[in-house]
Amino acid sequence: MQKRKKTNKPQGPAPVYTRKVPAGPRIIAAKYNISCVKEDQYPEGDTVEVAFLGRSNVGKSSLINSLCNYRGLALVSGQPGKTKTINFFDIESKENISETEERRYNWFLVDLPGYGFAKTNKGNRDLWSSFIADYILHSPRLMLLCLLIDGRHPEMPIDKQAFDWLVQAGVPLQIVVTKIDKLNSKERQSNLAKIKELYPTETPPIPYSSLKHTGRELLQQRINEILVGDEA
Ligand SMILES: Nc1nc2c(ncn2[C@@H]2O[C@H](COP(=O)(O)OP(=O)(O)OP(=O)(O)O)[C@@H](O)[C@H]2O)c(=O)[nH]1
Ligand SMILES: [Mg+2]
Repeated sequence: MQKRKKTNKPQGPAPVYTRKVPAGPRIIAAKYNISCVKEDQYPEGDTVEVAFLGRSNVGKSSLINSLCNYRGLALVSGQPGKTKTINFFDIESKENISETEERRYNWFLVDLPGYGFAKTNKGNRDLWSSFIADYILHSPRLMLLCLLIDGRHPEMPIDKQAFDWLVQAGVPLQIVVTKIDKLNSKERQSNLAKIKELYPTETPPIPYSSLKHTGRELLQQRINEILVGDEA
């Protein structure tokens, strides 16, 4: 009798692999568009904008690179004051509705210069340069401003001053707590509680580590609320 050939074919039903993929649009493309210091330089059109603001060195550019999964998109530096202009990035997010249908969203991600860095303020005591205030107050397409707070320093007076100014201006805010990989769990808990108390917003603060990409899904979902809401 002829022997059956041994095969390596797996027996039984094919395994089902599951990966936790959050529902909703995902960023699929990111590209630098333009750097501006005045209104007539802003890109034209009605594309919605999500901006990132925070103290110099708080980790804005790193967070943008982490969120877009694109190292080198925004320039990162150990020296504070690296970002000096309002930088617009073209972002494309895509959502698969079904096997054949997809939806795409184009939006601008806006990296703002950091505040609280003496060299950029050249001795003037303003919170930030007037062109940053002009942008925040006058861009009709700014749908969400993410205010970044360093997780290690929740009680910096300048951050509180910035927060109060933004609340007064009626800007829709999301607090993002950066560099949380530098905190142990006890510090994380206590600093997050302080931040919640000091910076009350409609949605809770999002703890983030650009090093480990912690918080990326949550922040993406928050931005998706703007994109999908805008489309509806
Ligand atoms: N451990 C750790 N370091 C970080 C994280 N995010 C940023 N950094 C570091 O913090 C420094 C400043 O980061 P940037 O992203 O350039 O900060 P920025 O807010 O854009 O700074 P300016 O443009 O100068 O205002 C760099 O040395 C980064 O490597 C993080 O999540 N974890
Ligand atoms: Mg920067």
